[in-house]
Amino acid sequence: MKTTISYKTKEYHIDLSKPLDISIAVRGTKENVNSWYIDNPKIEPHCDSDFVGSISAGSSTNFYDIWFNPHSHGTHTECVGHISKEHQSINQNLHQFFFLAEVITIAPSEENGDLVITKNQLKKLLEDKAPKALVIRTMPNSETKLKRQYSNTNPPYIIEDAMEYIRDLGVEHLLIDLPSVDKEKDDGQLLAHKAFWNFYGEVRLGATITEFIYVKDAIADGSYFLNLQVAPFENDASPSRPVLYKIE
Ligand SMILES: N[C@@H](CC(=O)c1ccccc1NC=O)C(=O)O
Repeated sequence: MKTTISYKTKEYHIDLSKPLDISIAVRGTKENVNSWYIDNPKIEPHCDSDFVGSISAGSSTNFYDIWFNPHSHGTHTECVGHISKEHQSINQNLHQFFFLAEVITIAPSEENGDLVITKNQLKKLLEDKAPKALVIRTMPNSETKLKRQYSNTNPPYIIEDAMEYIRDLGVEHLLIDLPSVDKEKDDGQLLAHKAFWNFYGEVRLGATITEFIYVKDAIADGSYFLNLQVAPFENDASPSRPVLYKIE
C-alpha cells in the first residue's frame, strides 16, 4: 500500500504496509522497563467480591484492570505540562500526527562522570538538516533497553545547550530511547526539558518529547515519515506508539 506525500516543495513515496514500530510495549510484569523508583505495571483481572474478570476463572469475558505510570513504564509522549504548574494535556496539544523525521545514532560521551549528548555531536549529524521530528538512538543499542530497570542508574541525558540547538533547529517532536532527556537526579532543574519547550520565553505548547522508544539496529539512520499518536488521556504525558515509514 504505497502513497505519495507532498510536503513543502517535494514529493515523498512511502509504503504504508511496511511500518517500523519504535515503541516499547507495556507488560504487567517485573521484566517491563522501569524508572523513577516505582513498582512494575500491573495488568490483572478485575476482582469484586466473588467476581474475577478472567475467562479462565469462570467469567464470560476477560476484564482486566491496568495500573501503570506513563513516565516510568514504556514509550510515552509528553508536553510542557510535565514541568509546568498549569495543567497542560498532551491530548490537547498534539494536533497533527505525521512528520518528516530524521533518525540519528549517538554514543553519549563522558563528561564529569556522566554520559551526555552534546551540541557538537548533534551538529555533526544535523548540519544541513532541519527535520520537524528528531529520533535519537543511543549507543550501545542492545535489546536490554526493552526491560532495563533504570532507577538509580544515572542514565545518559542531553546537555542544555545541545537541547537549545535542537529547539533552534526547529525540531518540534523529539524522540529518544532513554527515560529522560535530563539527568536522573538534578534537584528538579530539568534544564533540557526547559530548553526544549522554551520554558522562560514563548513556550512551545505544540512541541513534544517522546521517551523510552526503541529503534532496532535494522532501522538505518536517515529520513523517514513518522506517525506519532498518543492514547487519548488528558494528562501531561500518555503512552504513545511512534511508527516510522522509510522514504523510498
Ligand atoms: N530529574 C528530576 C526528576 C525527573 O526528571 C523526573 C521525575 C519523575 C518522573 C519523570 C522525571 N523526568 C522525566 O523526564 C529531579 O531530580 O527532580
